[in-house]
Amino acid sequence: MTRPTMQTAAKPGHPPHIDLPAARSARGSVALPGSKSISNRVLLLAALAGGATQLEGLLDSDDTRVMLAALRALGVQVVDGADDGQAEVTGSGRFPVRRADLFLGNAGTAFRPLTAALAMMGGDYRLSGVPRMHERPIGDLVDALRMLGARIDYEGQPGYPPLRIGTGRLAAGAPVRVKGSVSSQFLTALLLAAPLATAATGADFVIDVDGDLISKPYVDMTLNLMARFGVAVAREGWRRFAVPAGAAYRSPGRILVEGDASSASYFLALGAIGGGPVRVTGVGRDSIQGDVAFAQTLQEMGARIGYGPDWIEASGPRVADGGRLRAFDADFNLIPDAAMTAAVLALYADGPCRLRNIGSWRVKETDRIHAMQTELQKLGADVAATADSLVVTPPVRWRPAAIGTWDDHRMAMCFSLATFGGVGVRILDPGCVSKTFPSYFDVYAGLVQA
Ligand SMILES: O=C(O)C1=C[C@@H](OP(=O)(O)O)[C@@H](O)[C@H](O)C1
Ligand SMILES: C=C(OP(=O)(O)O)C(=O)O
Repeated sequence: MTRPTMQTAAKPGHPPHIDLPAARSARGSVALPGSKSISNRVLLLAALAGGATQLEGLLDSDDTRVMLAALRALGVQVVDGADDGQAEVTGSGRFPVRRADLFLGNAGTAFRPLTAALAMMGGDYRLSGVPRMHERPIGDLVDALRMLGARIDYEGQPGYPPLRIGTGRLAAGAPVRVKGSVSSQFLTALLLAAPLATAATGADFVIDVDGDLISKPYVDMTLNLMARFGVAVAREGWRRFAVPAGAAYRSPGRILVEGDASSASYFLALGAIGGGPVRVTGVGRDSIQGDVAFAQTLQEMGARIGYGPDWIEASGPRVADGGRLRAFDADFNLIPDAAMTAAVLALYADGPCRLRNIGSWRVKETDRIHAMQTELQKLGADVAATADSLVVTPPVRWRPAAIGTWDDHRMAMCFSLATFGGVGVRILDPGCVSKTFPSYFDVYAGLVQA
């Protein structure tokens, strides 16, 4: 089992903390940065597709930078566009460079899919990340790839990065089985790399999911984007996925990356507790991101939500003036990232709130159940945790607090919402937001009034 990452020193070049004053209201509009999950998927898909793909609206953050650097190191031609978020990626179906040492930070969306793609392609590769990445499990994916005939060795602790990948003998045979109870990214990784498996074996590539699958909307996103690159996956519910022999990615020409729905959750939450309206643009009713469902969670808590094709807007009670959100007891398995936002909003509820089925929190950027419990308690909340749930009872008396962020961007972002309880909040190591949203605190400051 992994250990919680302790509070780390501030990121070099970033302040050790940021002091957020007590807030009373929030309103305004935010153009969202690109979706991390879509950006890293389309970068890889474009690199594996024949032809040039114009990508627009890409996220620029730690997670996408490590993906871009890895693709360049693998010989993929990437030309940055004149405007922010633009790139042209020219793929050839395979990576031209067959030997590389790749550093992938703490980006699950880079590490897991690249492991599958490189293991299926063969070569001589080393994949590593930050210390926490080496505590995040990858054994279920490695087991599945070994079943296919791939050669992967653990450099340190079995089941965890760093990995060494060699050239295996991929063979058609029984379906590859993968567990999906620890992370859906293992199934996503196999799916994204599937055309490489069919090219190596000449046969259909069939994946069976062994047991429960978490975070399902991310798999739907994977299938949706694969289809835009010309590969249709046949499926039997959530149990079996099949990619036909001969499947190959084709560039769709141009892809526009949606705004990040997980990042949207913080601003919609601000609208819900600070009067609002707060509008996010870049994501809307037709999004392929599961985290847009967080807007419904807000509605159930008593917020008013409006949607357009590419915007969402939230307004609600001013909790600083005594308004309250409705307490909730909900299963958050489908939206594990936005669920952290709900955990902090529980501070403003009219009773105890329960978040169920969030066991995956334990193996993300930090042990998020432990970190969330520790930091919510500092503000005066009573918090009970189990292996896969949290019960948050709002504070009777709020206490000013210095919030540890555990090198977890979402801890930093969601605790900025704790400023409506009448006390100021200090966020330690705010620079950790660079994983997905480097300018987060500037955008926050533009929406919130004291
Ligand atoms: O596939 C993806 O893009 C992601 C899947 C989720 O992870 P798990 O499947 O590990 O829950 C999510 O938490 C992560 O931020 C992004
Ligand atoms: C879990 C997350 O990231 P990763 O893609 O590294 O799994 C996250 O962004 O909340």
